[in-house]
Amino acid sequence: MTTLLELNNVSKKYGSDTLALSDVNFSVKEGEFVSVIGPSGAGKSTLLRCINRMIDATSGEVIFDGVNVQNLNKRELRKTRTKIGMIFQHYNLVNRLSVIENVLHGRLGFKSIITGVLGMYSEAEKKQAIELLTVLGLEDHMYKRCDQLSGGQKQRVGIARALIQSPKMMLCDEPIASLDPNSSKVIMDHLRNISKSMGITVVVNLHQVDVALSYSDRIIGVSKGEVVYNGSPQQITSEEIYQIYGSEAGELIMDVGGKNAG
Ligand SMILES: Nc1ncnc2c1ncn2[C@@H]1O[C@H](COP(=O)(O)OP(=O)(O)OP(=O)(O)O)[C@@H](O)[C@H]1O
Repeated sequence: MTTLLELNNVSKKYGSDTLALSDVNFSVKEGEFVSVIGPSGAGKSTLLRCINRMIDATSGEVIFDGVNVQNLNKRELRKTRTKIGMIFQHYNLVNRLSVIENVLHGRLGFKSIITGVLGMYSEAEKKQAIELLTVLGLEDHMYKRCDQLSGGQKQRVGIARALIQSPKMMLCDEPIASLDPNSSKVIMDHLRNISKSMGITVVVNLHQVDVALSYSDRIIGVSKGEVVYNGSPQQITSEEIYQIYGSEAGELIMDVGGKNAG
């Protein structure tokens, strides 16, 4: 499989003394499902945001689809970002607009400012929005305002909005942190389907180590801005979970069940 994303010695400093990321190195292959896990403040959000330059890394290289994103000018960055779908913990939808309008917003990166502002979408784009909403089980909610939806439904709108970009990669920042276990499962199953059936690379930040272990091809463990684990979910040991989570690890190791027992 081809490498889609590569981080080389990426560091991020906020101000003069917060080193949020320190010399991060890893790569992700096309179609891979990778979870980034770690305690609060470890640097997971910063890491994800440095990939599409919502935050600029202080040093290092981010190579996505053969391009060093650090070197892109505004126009080139806009083009590269159309290949990267983004999912947020708080969905980032426009609540007063309908579900389908929110999904169509995913096409804005492809349009001129004028056509975008006027909300001019082609019939093909509208058809694709309807198809995606149907795949995500939202066919009965397309014309509702987003503020009438549950959290799990809102997150599915967020996924449809990202998919309509036809992205090569999805970056998901804590996509289930605000959801109950049933809605979380629905979202994680959709993300797995996106990677396995659609061949789209998924990189997801997760708090829930048990969820990360059961859905991912690979786990990247981050602690205090450093990658301390990069490997398969099957091989991670209690000691490694302890190394990632420090004093918060006890409960998590119990959660992973007898996986590492004996
Ligand atoms: N805009 C900012 N300005 C200054 N410091 C920041 C900023 N954003 C994050 N930090 C700091 O950088 C470190 C990493 O934060 P980050 O949000 O990336 O961690 P995280 O692992 O995503 O945590 P959480 O799971 O709580 O969101 C923390 O020490 C945080 O306080």
